[in-house]
Amino acid sequence: MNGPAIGGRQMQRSGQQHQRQFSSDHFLLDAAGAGDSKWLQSSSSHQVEYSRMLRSSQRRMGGEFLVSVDHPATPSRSSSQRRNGDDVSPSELSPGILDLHSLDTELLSEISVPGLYDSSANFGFARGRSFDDPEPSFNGAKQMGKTQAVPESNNLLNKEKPGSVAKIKVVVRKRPLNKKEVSRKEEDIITIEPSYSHLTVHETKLKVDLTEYVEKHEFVFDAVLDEDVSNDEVYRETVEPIVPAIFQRTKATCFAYGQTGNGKTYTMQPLPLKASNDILRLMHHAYRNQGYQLFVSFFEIYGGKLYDLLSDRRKLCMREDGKQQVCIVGLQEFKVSNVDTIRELIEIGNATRSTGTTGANEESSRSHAILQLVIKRPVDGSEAKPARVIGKLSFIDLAGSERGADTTDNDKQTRIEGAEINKSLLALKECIRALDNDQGHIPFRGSKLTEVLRDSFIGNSRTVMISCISPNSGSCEHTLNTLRYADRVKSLSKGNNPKKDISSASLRDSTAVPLSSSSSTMPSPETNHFVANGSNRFGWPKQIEKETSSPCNMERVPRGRDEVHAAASFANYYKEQSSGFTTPEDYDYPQEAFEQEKRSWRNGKAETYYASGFEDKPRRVDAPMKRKDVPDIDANSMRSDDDLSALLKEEEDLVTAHRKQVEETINIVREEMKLLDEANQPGNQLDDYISRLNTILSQKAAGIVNLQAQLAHFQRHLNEHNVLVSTVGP
Ligand SMILES: Nc1ncnc2c1ncn2[C@@H]1O[C@H](COP(=O)(O)OP(=O)(O)OP(=O)(O)O)[C@@H](O)[C@H]1O
Repeated sequence: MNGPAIGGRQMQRSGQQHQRQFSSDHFLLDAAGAGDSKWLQSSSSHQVEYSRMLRSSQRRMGGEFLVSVDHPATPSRSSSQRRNGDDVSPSELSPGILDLHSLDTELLSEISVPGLYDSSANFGFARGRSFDDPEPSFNGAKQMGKTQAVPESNNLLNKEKPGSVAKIKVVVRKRPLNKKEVSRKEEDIITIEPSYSHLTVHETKLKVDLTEYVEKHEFVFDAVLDEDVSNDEVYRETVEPIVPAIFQRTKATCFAYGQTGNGKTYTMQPLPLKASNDILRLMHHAYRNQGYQLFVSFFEIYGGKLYDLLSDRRKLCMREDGKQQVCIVGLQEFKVSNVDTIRELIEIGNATRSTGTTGANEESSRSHAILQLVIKRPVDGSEAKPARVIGKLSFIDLAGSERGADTTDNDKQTRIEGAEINKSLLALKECIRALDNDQGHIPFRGSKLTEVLRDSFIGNSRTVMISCISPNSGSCEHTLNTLRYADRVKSLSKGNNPKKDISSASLRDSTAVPLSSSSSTMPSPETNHFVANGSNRFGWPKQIEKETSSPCNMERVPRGRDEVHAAASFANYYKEQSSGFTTPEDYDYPQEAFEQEKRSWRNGKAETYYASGFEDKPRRVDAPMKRKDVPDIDANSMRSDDDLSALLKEEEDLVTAHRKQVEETINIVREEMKLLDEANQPGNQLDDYISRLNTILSQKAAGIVNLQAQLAHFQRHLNEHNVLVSTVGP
């Protein structure tokens, strides 16, 4: 049975032809090791042997692009059928290209997790060795001449209790200037104070009189990572702290956000592998006898549709069960027990992903790629029954965001992609915002991306957002947009949730500094929060003034009507479903925890309902919803219609106010432009212009004198009238 091609697809767009291929040295296959791995059942019970897939990949490496992958439980679809649009129309299907270019060598290098786990050698794991292999455990400690009573995986557990990790963490990563930017002599306009998680954008602006000045925009995030920070450090700062949490019924999500070409893929690609390494360590040491299993799946959302990246981009369909649990029907999940297998799967998925060319990135990801690591435990230790989900870690490499204005050189397809991407990014922001405000209604239905991620965001969840920015002056506006997006997410995370970390309030300040007088605008000692540290490229000491601003003191981004509707409709749906009741037996949940949760229901905590979302009980996803399946919803987690109306009203008012402000600004700018235009008319010297203005002014002054005379005249008449009235009588 011939399956479709995994890779080697071509893209033709606006006459551009683009193709990337696997390079054999990027694709390390271990046929012997492959036998260790099992291709396990997915939600729709596809049974496929992983070793067959690897054989297919090997054939492709040998130069064949069309390969066979057997799908015994799947209808046969040849590659030609797919090309003919048998299951996906050509317009829906991006002719994706092999994308190993950006699979940087970090993926292929020896996996080491410094810090909490010094290296794989510490546990005596050789590459390619299964974690199930006997004996390797603590040889490393001996090798290092240390005696370790507690495995490092336990140290990790002790160090990073799930509750100690902020619910939302926002990290910014700046990439270095690329060759093109250097050749254009573009300036690096971002200065970073890593120890203060502080970042400044120096935006050069022009005044009306064409003099230059620099406006400083300052931001503080949970962490800011400079261009020389390695991917290992990025992992340590972002994902490593949340790994233990996924053994504690947490669903965690890490995603990269930013303009196209800013390093999202570069940042995201190594993370799942590093995380898998840590997860497997914990599974095989701290949780050795718990029977946990690790599963990997990898899919993409392109044009609002889902495609399995580990199953030849087969089209998937998303369903929800009665508990609003997301189920992706047909998604292949691999049971994995060693890092090399995961590496291979990631490479296959990356190679299959839809990419294209944008103005800013020749190899731009045009889809959202979602890689999920799921920890499960078999029910009653039986492999026959579907295993239960313990925790999940999702990695999302978002498609690049682009402004419509930047896509003028692209074709219609790219612009449609861009619109779809922007819509989902906006929806994602709205969901994070709503979640972090502990709002009862979350507008998940705003996009396919947020629908799919619904169960990763609710309940006991952790979210890490990595905002990727470029340093060049030409991208200043984009950079500010990205940082404002991140700032908004961060500021909201300081909302009314007492668990949130309040130590690093988000700051933002814009300071205009004329280029010519930069030295005179040094902050006063009282306002200095940082010690001077050299000077930056603008010749100023790297001394930064900052002003604390309330998290609320930030720009409100007007929201579209669609999202308001989405929020409302989800709230209604939510309400409709809220009459059911759940019992502890419905969940794989300790009684003690259930009782604790029950107490918090009474205390009015919205989290109660969500905590139940961890169950992955076997059920027909399309079966009619039973009342028993419907989760109980805390009254406080559900907003009344009045609350909702008030919220909508507030949003509308904000939008109106914002629009008014924008209109006013536009009018002022128009006026200034008009004046400038007049001044620039041929033959209109500035002196003439000023003298004309003076004439107008003197005419106005004469007019005022005239008005004053008329006023005096009227006053006289009034006095005469009053005299007459007092003499003659009324
Ligand atoms: N921190 C970094 N250090 C070195 N090179 C980087 C860094 N970040 C990105 N790059 C390089 O910049 C280029 C673009 O990066 P990447 O493809 O990751 O961008 P992207 O944000 O994923 O773009 P898109 O959204 O269009 O997919 C790549 O060649 C990548 O290797």
